[in-house]
Amino acid sequence: MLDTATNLKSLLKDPSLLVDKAYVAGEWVEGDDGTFEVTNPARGDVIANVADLSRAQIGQAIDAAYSAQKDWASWTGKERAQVLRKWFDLMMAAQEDLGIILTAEQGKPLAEAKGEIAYGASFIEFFAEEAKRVYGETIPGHQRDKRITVIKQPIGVAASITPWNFPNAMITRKAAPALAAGCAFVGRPASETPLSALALAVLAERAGIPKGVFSILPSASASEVGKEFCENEKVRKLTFTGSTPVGRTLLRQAADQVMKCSMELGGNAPFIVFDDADLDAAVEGAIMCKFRNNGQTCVCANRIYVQAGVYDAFAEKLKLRVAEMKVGDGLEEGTELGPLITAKAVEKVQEHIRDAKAKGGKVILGGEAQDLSGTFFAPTIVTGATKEMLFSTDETFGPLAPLFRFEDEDEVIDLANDTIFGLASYFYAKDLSRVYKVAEALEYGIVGVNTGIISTEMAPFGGVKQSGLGREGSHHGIEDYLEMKYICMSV
Ligand SMILES: NC(=O)C1=CN([C@@H]2O[C@H](COP(=O)(O)OP(=O)(O)OC[C@H]3O[C@@H](n4cnc5c(N)ncnc54)[C@H](OP(=O)(O)O)[C@@H]3O)[C@@H](O)[C@H]2O)C=CC1
Ligand SMILES: O=C(O)[C@H](O)CS(=O)(=O)O
Repeated sequence: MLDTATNLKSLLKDPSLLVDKAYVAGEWVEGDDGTFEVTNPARGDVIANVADLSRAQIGQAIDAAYSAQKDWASWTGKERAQVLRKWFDLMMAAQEDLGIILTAEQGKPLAEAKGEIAYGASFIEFFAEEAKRVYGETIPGHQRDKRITVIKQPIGVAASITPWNFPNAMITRKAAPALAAGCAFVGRPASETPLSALALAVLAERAGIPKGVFSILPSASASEVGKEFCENEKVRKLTFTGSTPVGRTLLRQAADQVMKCSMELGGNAPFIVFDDADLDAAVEGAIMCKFRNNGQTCVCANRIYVQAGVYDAFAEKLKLRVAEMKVGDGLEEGTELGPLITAKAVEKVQEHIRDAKAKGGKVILGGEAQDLSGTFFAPTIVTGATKEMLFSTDETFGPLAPLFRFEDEDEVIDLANDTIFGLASYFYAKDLSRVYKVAEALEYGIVGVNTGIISTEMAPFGGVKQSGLGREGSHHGIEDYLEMKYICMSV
């Protein structure tokens, strides 16, 4: 049973990974604004009281980053790669402990948390390699006495704001390319989940990342940190993962400095099952896509469209499989679905279910908060879903699977694209011409074909429309932390 920080430390092989101070310019410091509580969503117990940094302390971290970045950028890509590789090795060696800390503060089952640690570490491994491959180019002169070369240089200080649903991977997906490029990085983790970020800082220090180059800045007040990041002229890059409304706020604030921004925002993923799909595979894909992190990911299926001819069979198969899923404390063996992050998250799922029922939807499984301590909710399936219902336009961010019936390709493509979002989409089909037509017609940054899981460091993750700006992961991911310069020389 996990109820206190002492108890949490007792679960760790390396208790020094559990830190409640902030990591500012290479030093572990208290917060000038006191502390804020971190709770275990499975029980509601306070597991830590973490340093609450003031805006002045955020500014000190930025000053240190600005000073340290110049020297860090002078290292060769290979030298930076070696430090990043060490950080990767330390993370993987501590995978169990980092997973326990993550489950304790976020709630996801330990197996899934350990999976996130490997996923987060994969970005560090990948960009350690990319650090050695930041290439320029030469361009034929436009006049006989002119020579043109193009070089790429680190943008400078990168500031990061990240959400609670992937407390490790959302930070490394930003910090890895930033550090590989020669930038300095100041990261503000979500107030619900700072412990995973601080554990990353412990390992970054051990890996030899120089003081000031990497700081983790916990705080209770998100908006004040956002304003400092956007208004401080020493910050040249803002990278944010979170909801679209907050992304809009940050873009407005960053506009005053014309600051380069990367935005990984909200989604509303369609998951389409055609009548030529392998139904069993589609059911397994829907479960992984819908219930990963208990539905609390921006790429989770939010709308499940099933072609009329296979609708009833798919609904029955899905119901039988979901009914077997075990809800419980993420630290308990066999748990597949942990708690939601807060009571507010539970209320949103309940609101979407009430709305659907009021508009003719039918709950064929679940529908109630689970009778356990903490913020648990039973995995739920609603049939008879229609575009008039809230989940058609609003991201549920919970274990609710609404099933929509459709007749043909053109109809479902129009339905799938009828949203302001454009992050991830999925469909199951076998016919090759259908696969090409539908994949090209879906207005999303990511299309999963006959798979419900698309997350990898190898691919350029990101959205179109109001799901974001820029890409994270793949060799494209480092470009967001580089400035391109050309040198025109008269010879
Ligand atoms: N595209 C993607 O990759 C992802 C998108 N999301 C989206 O985010 C939402 C769920 O995550 P959630 O954490 O609730 O999203 P929020 O946007 O509310 O919070 C994200 C982060 O932003 C901080 N924040 C909130 N308001 C401000 C502000 N005014 N200025 C600066 N920072 C601020 C939060 O701090 P604090 O928590 O302390 O308030 C948190 O660290 C969903 O809509 C989901 O789709 C989530 C993850 C990934
Ligand atoms: O925060 C999220 O939802 C992640 O971006 C989804 S993923 O990267 O794990 O696919």
